[in-house]
Amino acid sequence: MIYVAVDIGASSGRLVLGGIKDNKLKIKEIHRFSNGFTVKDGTCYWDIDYLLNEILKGLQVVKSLGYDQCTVGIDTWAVDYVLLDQKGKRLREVVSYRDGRTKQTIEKVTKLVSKEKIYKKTGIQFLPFNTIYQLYEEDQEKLKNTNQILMVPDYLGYCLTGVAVTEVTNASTTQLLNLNSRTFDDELLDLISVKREQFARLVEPGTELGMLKKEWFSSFDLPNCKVITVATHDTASAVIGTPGFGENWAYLSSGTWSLLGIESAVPIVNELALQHNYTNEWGAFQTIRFLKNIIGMWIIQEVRRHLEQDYDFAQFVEEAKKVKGFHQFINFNDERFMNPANMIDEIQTYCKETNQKVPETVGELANCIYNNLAIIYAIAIEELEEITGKTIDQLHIVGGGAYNEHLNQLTADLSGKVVYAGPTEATAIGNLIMQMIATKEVKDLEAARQLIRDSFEIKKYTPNEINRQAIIQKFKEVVLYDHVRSTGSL
Ligand SMILES: Nc1ncnc2c1ncn2[C@@H]1O[C@H](COP(=O)(O)OP(=O)(O)O)[C@@H](O)[C@H]1O
Ligand SMILES: C[C@H](O)[C@H](O)[C@@H](O)C(=O)COP(=O)(O)O
Ligand SMILES: [Mg+2]
Repeated sequence: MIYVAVDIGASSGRLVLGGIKDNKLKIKEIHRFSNGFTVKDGTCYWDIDYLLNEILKGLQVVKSLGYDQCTVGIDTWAVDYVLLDQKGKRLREVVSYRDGRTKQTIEKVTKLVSKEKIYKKTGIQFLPFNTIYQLYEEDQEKLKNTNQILMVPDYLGYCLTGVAVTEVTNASTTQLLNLNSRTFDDELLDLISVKREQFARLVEPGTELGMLKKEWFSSFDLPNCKVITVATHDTASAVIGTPGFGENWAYLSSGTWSLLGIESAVPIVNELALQHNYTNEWGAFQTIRFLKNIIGMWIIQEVRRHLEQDYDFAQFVEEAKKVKGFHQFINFNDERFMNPANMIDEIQTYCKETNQKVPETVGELANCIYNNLAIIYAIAIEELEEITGKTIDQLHIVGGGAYNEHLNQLTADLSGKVVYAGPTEATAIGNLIMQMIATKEVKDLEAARQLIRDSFEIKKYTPNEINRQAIIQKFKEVVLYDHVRSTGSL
């Protein structure tokens, strides 16, 4: 059987062919395309029709390679959704989570239901763009006329098959699922004037969705595709594709976002987890992805966008390596870096406001970004160990960020943890693995992770002895100074 993973992240999408040969998982990227949001009349939108067209172009490549049959699974970024009318037509274009419409919404909603109560119900981190807040700000007329709210990957699956479902890993990012009842929370749905029936039935990853309706896409020469609903939140697929071993491993899914956490058998919902804004996103096989969102490679992507000269990511790393030492301490998780007009200006302004050396050259900017991401990762691991009482003994960096050997080593040095880097396409691999487990070609997650270890190069980085606590302490002092400066209080 040939399997096709469709993995669409915030900056790029790809179709990856997969199959098992000589007891190894073989993959081949057969189509890659860029992704990103555009601003129209002040709102940030995804181009969902473009993404569907790219999926069809990729599936046409599958056919052109001689495969008439395949299974396909779709995973994408989280929280964003599509509103459909009674005829299954979109009521509006798809708003990106980078849009500023929900900047103040957590404050509005938690005046109606406390943060503590929402966290106790859902265990989900408070991010301004969670679906609950987007729907709270949604055009109420459109919401009233909405027959179906579909999460982005479920919508793409619906476009291919006509079957609508709500897959649980991505549904958990809405902050509308109740951890105890394992379904939508009625009180939270009422809060945003949404009826339960406006969401399609919840399904677990590995559910067969249906056959791709080739007749709907007659201008494409497509294979016969059975669509399987995988772990449709890309991070959930990335975790499946992370070859951790033993009891105390953590993952860092490093792409546009950096998602750092552990795979837990049970939710971890307590005061400390809330204080550190850790989340309990649902994973495959009824696991919990106990993780934290960290701003990630978005920062360097945006710096790249504002440079006159075009740099590829490997060049940023080479330039960063020429600049030795730690010259700026920046909390890139500050909401000011969520979607500034110009990331370079924002970084330089932050440094001026905190009386720090202003990075000017590409190397200085890249050094500043990678250094501070590594510090933030190290602090997130400290928090994780404090909350769970575990001692993390290995950090697995997967995704495009795993290509960055300089940041991999920095992360090992600052966290004091052994870092394993790869596979860079862990998300697509996790997508493929879910399909293979659904078709029983792979026994289970443990067997899958062994297969991944046997099939892909994983690079190991051992921590160098540096004064990591002094560097982290300096970071915390600057962040505290900035907090007091900008809020006037501790
Ligand atoms: N050769 C490379 N060297 C260093 N970093 C890289 C390289 N290739 C990709 N990256 C990093 O990987 C990121 C993209 O990771 P990816 O997982 O594809 O993102 P997403 O899934 O969010 O679109 C880029 O923003 C870049 O920072
Ligand atoms: C907005 C969400 O937090 C985001 O989608 C995150 O969960 C995620 O999955 C990011 O994936 P990328 O591949 O875009 O980094
Ligand atoms: Mg990704």
